[in-house]
Amino acid sequence: MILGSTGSIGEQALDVIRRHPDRFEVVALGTGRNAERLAEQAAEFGVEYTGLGVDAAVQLARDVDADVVLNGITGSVGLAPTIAALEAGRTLALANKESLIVGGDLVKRLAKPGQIVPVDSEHSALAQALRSGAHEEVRRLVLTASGGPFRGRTRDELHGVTPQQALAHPTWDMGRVITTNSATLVNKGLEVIEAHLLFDIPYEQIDIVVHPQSIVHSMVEFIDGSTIAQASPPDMRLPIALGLAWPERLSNIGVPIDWTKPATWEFEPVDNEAFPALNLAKQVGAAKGTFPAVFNAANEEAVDAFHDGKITFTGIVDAVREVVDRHDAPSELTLDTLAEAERWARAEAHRLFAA
Ligand SMILES: NC(=O)C1=CN([C@@H]2O[C@H](COP(=O)(O)OP(=O)(O)OC[C@H]3O[C@@H](n4cnc5c(N)ncnc54)[C@H](OP(=O)(O)O)[C@@H]3O)[C@@H](O)[C@H]2O)C=CC1
Ligand SMILES: CC(=O)[C@@H](O)[C@H](O)COP(=O)(O)O
Ligand SMILES: [Mn+2]
Repeated sequence: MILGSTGSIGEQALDVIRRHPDRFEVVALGTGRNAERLAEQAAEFGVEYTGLGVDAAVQLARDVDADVVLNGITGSVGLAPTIAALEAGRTLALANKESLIVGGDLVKRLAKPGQIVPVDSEHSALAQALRSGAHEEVRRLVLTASGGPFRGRTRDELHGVTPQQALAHPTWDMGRVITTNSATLVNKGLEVIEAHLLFDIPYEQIDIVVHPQSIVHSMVEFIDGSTIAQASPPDMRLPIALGLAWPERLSNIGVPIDWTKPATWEFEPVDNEAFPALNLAKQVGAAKGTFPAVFNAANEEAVDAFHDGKITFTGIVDAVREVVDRHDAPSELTLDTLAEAERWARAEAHRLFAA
């Protein structure tokens, strides 16, 4: 089952399935509003169950018998389908990182060991590298970041950048929200929280390194000083195929690295002054509870406001920080307190944009 089938992840997942018609059967497709493309996909793959909107996604995840649900919806709206898939006992191939980050311990408590298979490229890389050793042998996780289209710029140089420039990702072709998040490094901040939740590694043992080529997708350092890296040219079909077939590897998915050509792979530290999102994300991740949900909700609203010309590029993370700073966390994390915190964060962000 593919949720978010008309998006970047969804279309690439269908391409993986096109290459392995005997391995997969698509039993359901869900998407937001694009009914025309959904109908074309359903016709091509002979899919009986389809639906538009998040309520339909929840119903599909809960009621249609599927071995694997790929959640490729964008944004925290993906939380309810994630919960539905986990409650129904299905394997969840998770591209929608927001649902894990926002749901935090609520989602973790629902998931049985191995029930969530990461699709995000860094976390797929980590899952692959972690096959090399036991949990207690891991010293740290090192996530790679492309650095986005504004790598190397100072904070002052980031003020006037345009939405069009922010959407020109150097290495990946993705949806609008995640591409903007890559430009601010909010994406990498979300991914640190995602790694912590998926692999139970403390924040102090998760590092980020900028790697502009996006060929090394992440690394695990072990206690004996060995580092295992996963490398492949940037193509989401590889982690998507692993997400669908885990732990099996499928043939005819990615093009391997061409070792006959000279190549340079660079690694450099993050400029935390120009890109303050990463440290802010680590703070909200460590604060737990409703803080990651507030961070994400404020960011979703700020990304829209930036694209609507209401705030500047650097205004995105400034707004997120202000909303996070004003958040008065409830004493308990429940679906109700979570929903209320998200509503509050979105309203608070809009108050800031209007000021
Ligand atoms: N693209 C990539 O390479 C990567 C993406 N991810 C993550 O995967 C997720 C999807 O990203 P991406 O594919 O780029 O995003 P896109 O914007 O390309 O696609 C989003 C999909 O979600 C659907 N959708 C949006 N709102 C709803 C809703 N309310 N109910 C049901 N479906 C909805 C859209 O439907 P419609 O088209 O009808 O609006 C579309 O099919 C995100 O969480 C992202 O962070 C992670 C790693 C890499
Ligand atoms: C492909 C993928 O997994 C994205 O999340 C990617 O990592 C974005 O690139 P950045 O490293 O620029 O955030
Ligand atoms: Mn990623």
